[in-house]
Amino acid sequence: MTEETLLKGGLISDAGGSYSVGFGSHHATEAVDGALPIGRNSPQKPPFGLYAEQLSGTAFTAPLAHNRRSWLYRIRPSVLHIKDLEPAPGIAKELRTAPNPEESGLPAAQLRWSPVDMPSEAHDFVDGLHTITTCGSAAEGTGIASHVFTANQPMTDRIFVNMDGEMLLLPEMGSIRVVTELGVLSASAGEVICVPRNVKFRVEHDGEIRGYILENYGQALTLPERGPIGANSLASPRDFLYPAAAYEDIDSGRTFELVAKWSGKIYRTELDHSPLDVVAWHGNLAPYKYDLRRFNTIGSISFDHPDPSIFTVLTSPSEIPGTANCDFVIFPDRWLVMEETFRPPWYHINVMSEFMGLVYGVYDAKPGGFVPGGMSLHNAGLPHGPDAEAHKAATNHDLSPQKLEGTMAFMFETRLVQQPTAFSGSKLKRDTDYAKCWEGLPRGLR
Ligand SMILES: O=C(O)Cc1cc(O)ccc1O
Ligand SMILES: [Fe+2]
Repeated sequence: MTEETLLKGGLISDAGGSYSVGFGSHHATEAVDGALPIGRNSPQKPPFGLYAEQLSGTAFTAPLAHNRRSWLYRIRPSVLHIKDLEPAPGIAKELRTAPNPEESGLPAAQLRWSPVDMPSEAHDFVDGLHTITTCGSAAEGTGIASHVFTANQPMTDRIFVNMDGEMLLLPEMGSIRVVTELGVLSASAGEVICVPRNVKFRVEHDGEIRGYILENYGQALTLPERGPIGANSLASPRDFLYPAAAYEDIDSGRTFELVAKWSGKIYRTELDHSPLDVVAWHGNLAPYKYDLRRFNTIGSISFDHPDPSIFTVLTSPSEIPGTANCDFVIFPDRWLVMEETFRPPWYHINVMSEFMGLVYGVYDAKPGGFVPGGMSLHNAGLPHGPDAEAHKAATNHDLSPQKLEGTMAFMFETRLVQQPTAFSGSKLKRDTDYAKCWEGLPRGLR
């Protein structure tokens, strides 16, 4: 009988760059020859005395098309890693989870902020988690949080696990190496890494890093339906990369700190071994990476500006058809060729709320003031659109084909109102003149 193709991994210290492809596919990988059981999930004696552990991403009975789970074969089961969790409110002081009772003190207005300053004291990825907005409720499995991460030192003996939601990491400054239980993934600006809920990981890097995070408490991110677009375009399943199994067999002489976020609170425990001990795994629930420049952007080849939903990379559906818990949308390089058209985004008042960031380049609707690392929030019902400068350029442009190049803005769009945190209300530098960007718009009917 022919067996599946096994991706060969190894020790974490040597790992990186070995991936298998296919969004939501059933991947199979082992770091030691023969570690992955064949033909069954839970043999009486798994190879090498490893423990079989199922990691579920959906209810057991979720429809097959949505069902996600993987089988992990590890040195110790997670009951020996996630234990004696003590409250640790001093860790990750700017991290918040929905529902967050804080008052931001901010006006009901279009909001725009400068990038988060790199704190000068030594801090790692966990210390440097800054929450900008939250919505919904992690405990109820709805909504999201938007965060910014900064770090100037890698996590070494610290491991983080988020039991409240999956985390989509968008590096903006520097390169990150995300060492997870299921393997190692690397990314820099223009790429994203998704770490599923309940997967332990640490973030390594050289020098300073900064980036954005979508934390999703709802249904796991998936590819959007394409409707009349057909079988192709947008993000292609084959461009999603899943890591080879990689493990650490560290058992003495070192103390590891496991930091867990569970139901909005931070806990910690100490371990005398590394919990990143998965030697083999198979299944369709695992961390993955995607290069946003692989996105096949489509647009209008006739007239008018289409809805930005055609730029959806991944979506977390809600129970309301077509109304996402969160869409992850990008604005990458693209041609604008529409005839007799105001080409930038139109002015609009939306029922959904829009958190935006800029990984690099210039965003066409806001050529001034919206800088890489910065953020804007156009909450539900708050009108917005191109600033006066963009309006003037777009209404006078000769409408020859125009290429937007070297740009990568993104949006976390959710059906829920996003609540800014106290941090974004008082500690983050806000552009208090933001609304002035529209003041120069000339009035009509003259
Ligand atoms: O507000 C924004 O800049 C994001 C956006 C872009 C677009 O092309 C259409 C609608 C929209 O909300
Ligand atoms: Fe918008």
